[in-house]
Amino acid sequence: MLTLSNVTKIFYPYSADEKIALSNVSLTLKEGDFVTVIGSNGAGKSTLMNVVSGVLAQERGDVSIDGTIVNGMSEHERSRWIGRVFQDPMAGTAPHMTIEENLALAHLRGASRGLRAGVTKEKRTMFVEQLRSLGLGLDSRLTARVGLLSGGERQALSLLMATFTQPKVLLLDEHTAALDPSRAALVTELTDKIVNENRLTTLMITHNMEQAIRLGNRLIMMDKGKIILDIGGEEKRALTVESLLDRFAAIRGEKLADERLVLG
Ligand SMILES: Nc1ncnc2c1ncn2[C@@H]1O[C@H](COP(=O)(O)OP(=O)(O)OP(=O)(O)O)[C@@H](O)[C@H]1O
Repeated sequence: MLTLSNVTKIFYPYSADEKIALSNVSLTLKEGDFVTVIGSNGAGKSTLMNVVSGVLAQERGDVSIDGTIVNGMSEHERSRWIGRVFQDPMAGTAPHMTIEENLALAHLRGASRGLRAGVTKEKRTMFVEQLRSLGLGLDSRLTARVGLLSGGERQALSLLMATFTQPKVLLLDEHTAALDPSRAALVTELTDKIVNENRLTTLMITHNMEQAIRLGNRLIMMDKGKIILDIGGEEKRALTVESLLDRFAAIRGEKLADERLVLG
């Protein structure tokens, strides 16, 4: 479970450049909630993830994971509970290390101190099994350097590395945006499968409105540092891109010239 209570994040406070990136945001994700996050450029989506993961410290409010307030914890300390996949396929993996070495490192997350990232026979068997579930043939390339993989393969591997220790919270930051359409579709399907099979509590930022509507059990829309829409259940299943745009326009009190305003 993830809870944000009255979280405010201000860049350059008390200066002429002051920017309120998150304004008194409250949000609770129940265990297994899969929440897609949309909103125009600068709405505060990445800041929300950075505050949850500990990359940024908020000025006010609390972030808690499974009831523990994590405000004072570093990004590193939180990483045992949080899995994250970034837009850049280069960001989540170590290119000069092999697939199995990357997996061994990821496997350490959440483990007790003192354990080593070596690849034992037992671990290798587990890695092969996990890689096979991706259906990309990576299970027969354990000793290949990750830098040689395609962007889609690296994102699939990043996703596996972020999730196979069963994080309490999974953060997906436009993780399919840099891929070509067919690879993006593949990683999207893998995401859906992994998140649902493991009932992972997930926040996923996307600029693709159809993806935001189709995936997950809940959708939030952000604008100017606030959550302006929070739709779940039956209401979400009935959503269309048009109805979502209409609701955005109604809240903002303006007619949208085209959906790029929301899509960025
Ligand atoms: N490190 C920073 N320093 C100063 N201002 C920042 C910083 N990071 C974000 N901001 C500002 O905070 C606001 C929210 O930015 P954020 O990146 O969270 O938006 P976003 O919704 O993720 O946008 P996008 O869809 O363009 O990625 C923006 O006005 C942005 O310029």
